[in-house]
Amino acid sequence: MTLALGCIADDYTGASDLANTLTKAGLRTVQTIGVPAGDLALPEVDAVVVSLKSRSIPAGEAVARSREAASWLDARGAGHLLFKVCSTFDSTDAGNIGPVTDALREDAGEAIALVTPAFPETARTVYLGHLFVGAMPLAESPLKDHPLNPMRDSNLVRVLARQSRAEVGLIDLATVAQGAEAVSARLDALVREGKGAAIADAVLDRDLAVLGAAALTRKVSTGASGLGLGLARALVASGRVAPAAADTDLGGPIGGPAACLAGSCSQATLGQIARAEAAMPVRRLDPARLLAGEDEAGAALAWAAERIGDGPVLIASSAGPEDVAAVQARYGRDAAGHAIEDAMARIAEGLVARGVRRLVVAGGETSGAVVDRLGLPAFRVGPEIAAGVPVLRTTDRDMWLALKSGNFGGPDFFADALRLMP
Ligand SMILES: Nc1ncnc2c1ncn2[C@@H]1O[C@H](COP(=O)(O)OP(=O)(O)O)[C@@H](O)[C@H]1O
Ligand SMILES: O=C(O)[C@@H](O)C(=O)COP(=O)(O)O
Repeated sequence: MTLALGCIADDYTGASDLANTLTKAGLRTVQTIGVPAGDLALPEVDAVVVSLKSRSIPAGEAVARSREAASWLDARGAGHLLFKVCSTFDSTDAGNIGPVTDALREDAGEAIALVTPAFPETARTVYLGHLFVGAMPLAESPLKDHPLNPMRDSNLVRVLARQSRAEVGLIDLATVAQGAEAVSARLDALVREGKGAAIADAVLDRDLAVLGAAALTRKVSTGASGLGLGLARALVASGRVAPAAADTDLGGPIGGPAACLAGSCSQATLGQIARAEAAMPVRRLDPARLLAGEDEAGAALAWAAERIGDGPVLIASSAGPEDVAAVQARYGRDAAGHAIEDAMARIAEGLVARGVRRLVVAGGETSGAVVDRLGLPAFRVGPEIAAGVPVLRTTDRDMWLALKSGNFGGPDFFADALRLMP
């Protein structure tokens, strides 16, 4: 098997977002969890998305895991490597977007990598290097209060430069408007200026097609699903991939109990939880009790066990910025995050032990903790619930999952998801 596109995603929700985008664009795509075994038998596919949980770990570890994934993809002949990062550029000054991009680019022998988190379908646009979330600059959007990586600078040239060894340049919208050759020429000029990465502007899907075509002339790029879309379109346009219809036969209904877990504290998820209260029983975890060593997970599981026979339930740790800040001030940001993720993973494991085979998880790190605990190796990509969120079917057992990026989905996301998971 020779892959047209190899992808390394820095979290699991981001990976399913990308797998969804590539599938919709006509690429036969599989999402693996972690770096697969060397001898993993794959169906005939155009793209593999290797999901890592590397967004919020020390930069050295993120680089090592990404390199391991890159070697696996290279060994399968991947024509181009896309490092999938968040469309809101979630990272800190310590990394990991810069260090991983530097490492993958250097390993591939490339002088420069094109970088863009633009994803217009979900209202992420980049203009003169500044990232907008809807109508708001990144640093004024709810992402300024993210529990793990608060984004307080909208200028991505600056953000990336602070975490990269490479100098960072800009490919502005005026250049993108002139087409792929102009973008390639700009990349060459930036290399001559000593730059090793270039933030690229993009406002519309047509800009992504231009960036995808330019990125494809080099071996490595970094971006969100928007760049994935651009690369997929360029692969199809160049004849390297014959577009395939999405695989609609993922297996029959599974039925049985269903549950939702939310660990995201994004504004979108907080609204979706409030809406779900009208549709299903909702249990809110008390992070302070959990962090004080009380068995909140066990109590939530006992609560769920009494109800899952009657319909779906939702268990959430999610809280607004002030409550999150109070918990973090007392227990530390990473310790609080990990303890809550671990509780969510234990709850998921308990729910599955009680027969749940339809599981919706909100939050990238939360999804990573849950999927790792359940030991799921890979997913096939099903229909789209909302922009950036597909239904997933596990490859090794009968189970439906939806892994939702905190920020994605409409107001009734949980009910919308369960409708597509029969
Ligand atoms: N009430 C809370 N207080 C503090 N941290 C929390 C709370 N609820 C969840 N968290 C943590 O916040 C982080 C949310 O990240 P994530 O799951 O990736 O969501 P998103 O997709 O919105 O980024 C996780 O580490 C989670 O454990
Ligand atoms: O690109 C995106 O916005 C998503 O695919 C993504 O990476 C989501 O991350 P979380 O919000 O942490 O789930």
